[in-house]
Amino acid sequence: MPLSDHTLPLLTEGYAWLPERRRTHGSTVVTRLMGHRATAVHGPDAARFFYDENHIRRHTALPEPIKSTLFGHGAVHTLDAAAHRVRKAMFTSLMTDDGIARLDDHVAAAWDKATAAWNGPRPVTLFDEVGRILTHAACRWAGVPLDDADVPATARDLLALVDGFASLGPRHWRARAARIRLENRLARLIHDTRTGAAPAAPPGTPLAAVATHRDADGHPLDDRLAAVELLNLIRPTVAVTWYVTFAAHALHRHPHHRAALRAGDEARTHAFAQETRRFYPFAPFVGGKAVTDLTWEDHRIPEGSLVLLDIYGHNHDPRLWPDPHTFDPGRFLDRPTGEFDLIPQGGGDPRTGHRCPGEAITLTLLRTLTTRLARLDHDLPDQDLTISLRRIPTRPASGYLLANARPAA
Ligand code: HEM
Repeated sequence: MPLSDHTLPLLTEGYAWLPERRRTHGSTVVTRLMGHRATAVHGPDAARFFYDENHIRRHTALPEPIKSTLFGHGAVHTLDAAAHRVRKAMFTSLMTDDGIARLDDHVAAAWDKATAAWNGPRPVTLFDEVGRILTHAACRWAGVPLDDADVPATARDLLALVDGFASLGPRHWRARAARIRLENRLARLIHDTRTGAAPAAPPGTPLAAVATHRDADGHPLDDRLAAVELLNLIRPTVAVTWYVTFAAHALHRHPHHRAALRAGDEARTHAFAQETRRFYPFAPFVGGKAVTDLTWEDHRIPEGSLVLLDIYGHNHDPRLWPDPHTFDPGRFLDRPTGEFDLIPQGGGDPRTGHRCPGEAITLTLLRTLTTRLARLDHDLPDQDLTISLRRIPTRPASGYLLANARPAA
């Protein structure tokens, strides 16, 4: 029987789409997306299978709407083999302890300055505020000049890239327009720093890295591609906004965790950040194409067809995470996490495979801002804190409104 296309159900059912299919089809789901045969695989062994480059490649796997919004055309996400490893090394070279500490200092300073103005009765929307804080800090870290007056519009554009990649309507068109604006601006900056029309990029910054990088063929990235990769450092740093908003939601629902975070208990703060990344939905799955004819759990995967690795389902699998729908940071207190264990940002080795190179940044910023959130008493105005699983990416509907913020007693 021919497979029916499931693009529309995916877009309307969101995070629930794959778990729902797994309930009826079993662990491996064979379907069609955007007119192509797709096999969705699940579990740690499936993750190992998926991240083996002899099985799955990324070239041509990403659909155009995702490249024109979230990642950009020609991005590291779309490369394989030597071309991927050489480009990826540029990203991992920036993830030093010093570099991350510099970003973290910018974030902490921007948070402390912003929160001083949240002490009135007029509600502020945490999601929007954190978006601006991270935009300001990420641009400073990246070596990208940004006037204070330009922060709100730039933050809106950076958040729009993430918000619109998986929708068909206005959110998607906002994301496309935002990408054009951001790429134009950064390509101009890179051109000017290269030609001397603007001050040279400060050494050690992402701007310097993309401007001087040479690909596997020995050529530098052209201005546009350098802008794409610079955005692939700034945009996901700003995307940590989603996790910080989820952390606020978790602290509100489970206030007994507040005391340990306030006290600066490092182990519990780390566990809280890990559980936030496991429990709350962000990337539903990652995808690639079969390099050759493959077999997985008795399912034939034809060469060139799509293979999806279930992320949301993996992070809520009761075999890996007992009582998976309970928010319980304690599960991370005495549990070492392996390469294919907790995979909200992909699995495997980030240096050789496609796993996210930004996990250390994500965890550092999340720990810093979760501690600061716990140290901020505030009132919660009437609002809708529902997190819809139908929306990708999702968040508390009101964006988490707070008022009368004050240092915790
Ligand atoms: C909200 C936090 C973040 C989430 C949820 C997230 C999630 C992901 C996911 C799911 C992937 C794809 C993995 C795969 O294809 O197998 C990825 C890749 C990537 N991420 Fe992140 N990420 C986050 C933060 C960051 C940060 C802070 C940076 C850098 C500053 C970053 C840079 C990248 C890059 C460059 C890739 C492409 C890697 C490759 O294809 O080799 N991400 N991320």
